[in-house]
Amino acid sequence: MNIRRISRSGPQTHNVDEKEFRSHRFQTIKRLWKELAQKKGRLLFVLFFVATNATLGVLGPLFIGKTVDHIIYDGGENIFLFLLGLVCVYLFYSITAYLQNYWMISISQETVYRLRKRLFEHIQRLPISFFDRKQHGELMSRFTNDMDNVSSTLNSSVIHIFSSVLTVVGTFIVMIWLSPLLTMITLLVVPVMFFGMRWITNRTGKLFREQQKYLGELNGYIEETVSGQKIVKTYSYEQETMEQFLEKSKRLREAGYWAQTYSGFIPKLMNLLNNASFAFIALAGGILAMNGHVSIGVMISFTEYARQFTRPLNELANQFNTLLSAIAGAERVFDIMDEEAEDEDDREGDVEILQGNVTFSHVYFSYENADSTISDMNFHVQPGQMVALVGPTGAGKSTIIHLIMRFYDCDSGAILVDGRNIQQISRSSLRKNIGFVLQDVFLFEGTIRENIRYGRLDATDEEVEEAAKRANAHSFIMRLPQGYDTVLTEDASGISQGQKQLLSIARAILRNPSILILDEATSNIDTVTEMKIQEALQQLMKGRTTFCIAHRLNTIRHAHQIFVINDGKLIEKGTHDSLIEAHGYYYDLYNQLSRKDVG
Ligand SMILES: Nc1ncnc2c1ncn2[C@@H]1O[C@H](COP(=O)(O)OP(=O)(O)OP(=O)(O)O)[C@@H](O)[C@H]1O
Repeated sequence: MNIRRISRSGPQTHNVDEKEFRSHRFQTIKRLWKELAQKKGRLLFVLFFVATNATLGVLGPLFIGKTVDHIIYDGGENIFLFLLGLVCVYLFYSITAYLQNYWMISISQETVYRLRKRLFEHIQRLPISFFDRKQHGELMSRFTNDMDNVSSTLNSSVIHIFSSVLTVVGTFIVMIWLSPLLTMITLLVVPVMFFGMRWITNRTGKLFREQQKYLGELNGYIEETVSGQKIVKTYSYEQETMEQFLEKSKRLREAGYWAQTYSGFIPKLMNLLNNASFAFIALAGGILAMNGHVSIGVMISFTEYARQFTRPLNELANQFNTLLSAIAGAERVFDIMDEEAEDEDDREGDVEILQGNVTFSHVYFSYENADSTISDMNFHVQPGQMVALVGPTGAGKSTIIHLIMRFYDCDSGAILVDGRNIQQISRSSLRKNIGFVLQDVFLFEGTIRENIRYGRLDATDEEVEEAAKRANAHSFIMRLPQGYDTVLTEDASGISQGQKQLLSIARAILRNPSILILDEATSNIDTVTEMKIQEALQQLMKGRTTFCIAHRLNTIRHAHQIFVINDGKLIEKGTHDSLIEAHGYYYDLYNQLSRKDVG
């Protein structure tokens, strides 16, 4: 998108967008306010200090003027009392300024803490389809940059805004009371200020949003590149990656450039208007004082008030910018919070231990914005049976697994486990009964022990070790310098692919599920480790209903049932012998695999 074009086209050309955008912005402010207002007591405290502080700020110049008049017109007899009054006003002014900040920081930090917690909780409840659509780094950016923006703004802007509004109102009242004529002169700059500000903020609001968006995209790209570094290097795509990075980075630079350029006008404009107003007041006040229309003290108070009147407006303008960028951040945070979460698990749908009877009855399913992926699928698997899912790539094998796990719910038909529709079983208790051994093993940053224990968090150290022994992982773990306490990095670069598989088997053994999902590794693993894996898997599969996305002839041949999937349909099912006899799709597939194996 061309930033120059956006920034130069006025609001007139985007009337509908602009209206929608403003109402959205207003909703966001309301929501943020609601969040803050959850700490009503403390917020009232802050407002009290802000009001006191603003009042003292208005009283200060009045006192200065009165002191000057007292010296000039009354001979300055009680000057000590006047000075004491002035000291008290400015002392309490400083104390209240400190207290308002102190309380506000505690409210804002708590609010951001709560928002972060809610966002994280919400993300955990979002369906897998949401993550299909979102880049991970971009999501991360909402947690970090956007939240930070909200946090720093709540810390400072809320107070500034309240205090500025109160100061402007208070100063205006006192000014009118002192001299309506000088007040009019002070107000001369306000329309210029107002229209100047409007012109600028109309542009900056949109640009700040763009800036946050591009920052999110850039973060997403960096995250992707860092985690996919091996692929980038393997294909020597460093140059292309750099070019794409630069393209995204340039977009961000341009949005940042225009956002900062426009917002940078604000303090300059305000300074200019401040000085102009100061000069007007000095000139007009001096003339009025010389002609006896106002006292010298009033004139002095006014020069201070002129600054005091435009300064909060100035601050409001500055805060407005920060506020716009925080609103842009908050909007992006709220956007995620508004994403529809998976419906809350109904505790009545909790099941204890399932037998592992799995039935698909006329199941249809398609991914969002995609054609039908699974159509009219019917099968039944007895507890303890091993099913091999075979078929070409993209046939729908993984999708069947996703449906059993309730990562996605089917569009029509029913999936039954132990005779119960899985949509009536709570996701958490269903998943507790399912174990996963995928070829792409995911290990967390932590010790080997913690990684195995991820299968069942309350397992004792002995149980963890027992599971590792049964998974043939114990001996290699013991050869590591720190044994079970060896810390793995997130990509577990310190151990081999086969060893990762063994750890994942140990994890599944610990979980002790009644249904097991295996995604057989296609990558080459050395023969010894391969044998260990096969042995461990045999152990693991015993007595469990197993769905295996199978690539090895040996696994396929020994399956109780083979499901041949093609184009989302179950085209053949049976035992190896019966399917070979049928001379159908499986027969050809098997022959192809055998040739490959021999080759
Ligand atoms: N999250 C998704 N969103 C949209 N379409 C998807 C998604 N995941 C898979 N698909 C599509 O659904 C179809 C079935 O995919 P699936 O991953 O189930 O195939 P598969 O048989 O497991 O393939 P493979 O053996 O290559 O893993 C494919 O056409 C795929 O492009």
